Amino acid sequence: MNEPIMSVANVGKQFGGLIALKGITADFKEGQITAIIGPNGAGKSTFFNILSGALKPSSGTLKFRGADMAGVPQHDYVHRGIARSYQITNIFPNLAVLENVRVAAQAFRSRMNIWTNRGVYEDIEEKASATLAAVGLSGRAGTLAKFLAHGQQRALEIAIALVADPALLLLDEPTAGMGPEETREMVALIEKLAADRTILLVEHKMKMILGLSDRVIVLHHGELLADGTPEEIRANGEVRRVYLGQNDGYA
Ligand SMILES: Nc1ncnc2c1ncn2[C@@H]1O[C@H](COP(=O)(O)OP(=O)(O)OP(=O)(O)O)[C@@H](O)[C@H]1O
Repeated sequence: MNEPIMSVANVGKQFGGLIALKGITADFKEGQITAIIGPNGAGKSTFFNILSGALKPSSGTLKFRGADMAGVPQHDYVHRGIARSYQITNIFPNLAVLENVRVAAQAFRSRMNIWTNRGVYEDIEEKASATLAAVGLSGRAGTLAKFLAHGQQRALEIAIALVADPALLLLDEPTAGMGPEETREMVALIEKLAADRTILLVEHKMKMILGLSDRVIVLHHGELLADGTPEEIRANGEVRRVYLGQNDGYA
């Protein structure tokens, strides 16, 4: 359980003259919830995009289950077991909730196998229903996605990522724009999903992160400022200094 599922070594990213990430080295342990946090502009999104294959690093290496990902195109990440959710809504608003998941399941399956038959379609239906149940949306299966509450839309996006049965699920600010109640529900969902897979998330809400995560990585000015358990991060004076004055409930 404690082998790294993903590891980065000396990862850097430059955008023209701007250094967004500098020499990040970290291992992500199988079965853990790891949060990436840091103040605005710290490099969180850049790091997340590198981990999910959306960006290639300018330097350093990214390995998934020991395999170097340098030459792997992003669309192959999902077939290797890495799926991500998006901060920007990725759902079809005028399709029913179940249809959204079914389309995603079908797209995933048809890329895996061009030969489709009735049995496969039944599998897809079952997969879509089971995935919806996993995120607690079975009761809204027939509702058009646009009529879901914000928190339920975010859960639907996670369902879309889950149809690939990823071993590693990357969540981009899963509680963005949520109030306390929706945040609590999303935290409960993440904890439930973490029973079967490794989760890595980017977040802003420090207090929530310290309660949810097994491990926290703090970025600051593109560098790794701290990497440890929530207790270690809470006790870290440098992290406190960086967050001082930010009214996000760090306590
Ligand atoms: N595509 C890009 N082109 C040029 N500069 C970029 C690009 N993406 C990010 N940057 C810069 O890289 C730095 C890190 O940005 P990044 O978005 O990774 O930080 P962040 O920690 O996610 O910030 P936020 O919390 O505000 O989303 C910033 O200075 C940003 O302006």
